[in-house]
Order: sequence, then structure tokens, then C-alpha cells
Amino acid sequence: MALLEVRDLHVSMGVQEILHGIDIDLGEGEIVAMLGANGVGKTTLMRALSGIYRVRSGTITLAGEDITNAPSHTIVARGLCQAPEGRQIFATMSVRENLVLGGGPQGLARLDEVLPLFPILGERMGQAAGSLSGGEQQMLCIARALMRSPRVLLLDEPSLGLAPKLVKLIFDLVAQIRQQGVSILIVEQNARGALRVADRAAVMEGGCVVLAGPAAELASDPRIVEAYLGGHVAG
Ligand SMILES: Nc1ncnc2c1ncn2[C@@H]1O[C@H](COP(=O)(O)OP(=O)(O)OP(=O)(O)O)[C@@H](O)[C@H]1O
Repeated sequence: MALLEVRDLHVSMGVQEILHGIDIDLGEGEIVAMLGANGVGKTTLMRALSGIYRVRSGTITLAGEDITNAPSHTIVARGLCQAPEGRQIFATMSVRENLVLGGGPQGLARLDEVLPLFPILGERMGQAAGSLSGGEQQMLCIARALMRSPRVLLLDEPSLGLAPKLVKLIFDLVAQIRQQGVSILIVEQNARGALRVADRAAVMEGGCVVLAGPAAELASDPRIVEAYLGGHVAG
């Protein structure tokens, strides 16, 4: 059994169904990427997994426990944490306050374990989070999610709006986080970056998974190369 199993997930907003039966398996220590253009339902999927959006039917199982439609705080306590799209950091609070808040009951105790991955944040602990650069804010968002020692980390478009150098840094960081034993489900429009670090990937279109397989295979699949990699096979 995979660490995170999603089966036939349907999510609706009012009368409109947004996700039409999504299946995902995320194994222990794996990185799985969900790729897709704007509006295909990537953020809706992340929010449903985190208990923010209600699941109409289907199941989400984490380490053998059914977490479908559980309250978000319960899902976090079970070990699934999200770095949301748009970062959602507390702009007027300091970097330290953002991290300690993210740590919940573990508070300060986790700082020494999380900060070595983010040396730049260590230098900016007293600075208002809103005054960080875009890349630093994204790091803070990811670091805050790690403060709860998740088994599964959900990353919603972590590379969005960042310069190429920072995009590489963020994907390198994703690989490092996995090395620490965290399993990662990442949704991305940046297929090249995501396929570089992922073990397996799936392509979403119109609320469905239309293609799935090992990341290396998808990176050389002509349909992916044409639609998502600008006509060049990922290097
Ligand atoms: N709260 C909501 N109420 C109504 N419709 C919604 C809501 N949230 C999402 N949707 C709709 O669901 C569809 C999928 O949106 P979603 O944000 O999940 O896509 P996405 O793949 O994450 O796109 P992007 O990359 O632009 O963030 C869109 O048509 C969107 O308008």
C-alpha cells in the first residue's frame, strides 16, 4: 500500500464538477509530479487533499488511514502538510514567527532541524516576511510546512513567478527534502523542472489524469515534449 492513496476522487464547486475521478499513489520517499496548464484542477486537488475543499466521492488514504473530508488540522496532525499556491505567508510577521506558528505545538523545537535546509532564512529570522524576495518567500512557505514534520509534503506550483536561477534552486531543494525521508506530491506548470526531480508524473487535463508514468518516460514522450517542454526533450 502506498503512503498516500487517492482513489476515484471527485470534487465539485456548486453544480460544477471540477475533478472527475483522480487516482494517485505516492510511495514512501517518492516524488510524484502532477503536471497541467492553468485551470485543469491542480489547486483544487491540493485543497481537497488538505481538507480545505470537500470531496464529493472517492477516498484519500494516508498511511492506511482514511482522511477523506477530515478537518485540515487533523490531516496536518496525521502528517500531510501543504505549501500552498501563492505562498500565503503572514507578511507583517517575522520569518521566525511564521516558522514557529507553522510548527504548532512543536513550536521552536523544530527550528534547528528545518533551518539547515534554508540558510538564507536563518540570516533573515527577524525580518518581516512580506519584505523577503519572491524566492525567499517561497522558501519560507516550504519551510513553514516542514515545521510540522510531515510524512507527505504537498507543493502547489512552488516555481511560479520565479526567475530561472531560483526555479532551479527550488527544485534542488525539493530533491534535498526528499532525501530527508519526506514524500512529495508536487503540482506544477513547469514540467521540465518537475520531471527532473520526480520519480513518477501524471498529466492533468480538464479535471482528469490523461497520462501517467515514470518521469523519465514522460520527459521523452512526444506528446509531453510538444505540449509542455517547448519541443525539446528534457535534459
Ligand atoms: N472555490 C471555487 N469556486 C468555483 N470554482 C472554482 C473554485 N476553485 C476552483 N474553481 C474552478 O475550478 C477549476 C480548476 O481550478 P484550479 O485552481 O484547481 O486550477 P489549477 O490547475 O490549479 O490552475 P492554476 O494553475 O491557474 O492555478 C477552474 O475552472 C476554477 O475556476
